[in-house]
Amino acid sequence: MTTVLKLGGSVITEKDRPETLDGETLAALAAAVAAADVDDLVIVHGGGSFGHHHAAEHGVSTTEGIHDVRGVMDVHGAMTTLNRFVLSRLHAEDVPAVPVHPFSTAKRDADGELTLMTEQVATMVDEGFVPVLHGDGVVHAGEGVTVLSGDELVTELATALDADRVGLCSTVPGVLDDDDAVIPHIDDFDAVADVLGVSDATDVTGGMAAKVRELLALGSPAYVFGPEAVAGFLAGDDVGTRIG
Ligand SMILES: Nc1ncnc2c1ncn2[C@@H]1O[C@H](COP(=O)(O)OP(=O)(O)OP(=O)(O)O)[C@@H](O)[C@H]1O
Ligand SMILES: C=C(C)CCOP(=O)(O)O
Repeated sequence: MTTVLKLGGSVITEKDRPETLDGETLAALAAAVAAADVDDLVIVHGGGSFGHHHAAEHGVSTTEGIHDVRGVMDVHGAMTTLNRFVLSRLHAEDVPAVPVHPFSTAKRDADGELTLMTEQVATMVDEGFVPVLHGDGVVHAGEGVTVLSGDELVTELATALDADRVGLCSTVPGVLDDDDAVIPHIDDFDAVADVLGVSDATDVTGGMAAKVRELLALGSPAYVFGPEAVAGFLAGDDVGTRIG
């Protein structure tokens, strides 16, 4: 049984303060992962105040690229720094986490179509490791480098690894309706499009609307939930909002 879990950047960082970790929440999430009885786990984390801040500063998005290597390294460097923090908190809980940097293992063609190497991720899992990928820059034909979101990585990995469970842990307890109540199930984008917004913080990859769109395209159910529900998700419970 393969599980893909994304730790939202807005959960593990202070999203409105550049390059600031939310160490307490990250440590709690690492403890929940360590305590879970999950065979095959792949973790992806988002950018939060590490990636999005630099991406916005350099004017790079998922479709608008840059060739300036300093900008590329600002975005990629901030994300590898955040990845180090995530790995070290997981190691502190004895989770056998290993890094995978998508900048070196992915590309987009001129139509924006993503190709991501996943065979090494599958082998890491087979050998008992927990690969930890992250939102990153990605080389993009005709654009230089664009942004690759953790949400897009989640859907690519879930498909390639034939994942049984997919979860996105964000700051919210699920996708919320107009009255801020959790919507238990979404299977149609248009039915909820009016309540889906962008992120409250600096975010170049589209906030909740982009997440729901990505997850609906997956073809198998996925969950959006808050940090308090990670243990329940890993235990196989129906948590937050089920999408698809
Ligand atoms: N209908 C909605 N329900 C829930 N959250 C919503 C809704 N509309 C907009 N949002 C916003 O979407 C945010 C989640 O998206 P965001 O991209 O910030 O999350 P993340 O994946 O945790 O972070 P990152 O993109 O840095 O990895 C919420 O914090 C909230 O501000
Ligand atoms: C901004 C960068 C580099 C990563 C974006 O990943 P996300 O936070 O999962 O959308």
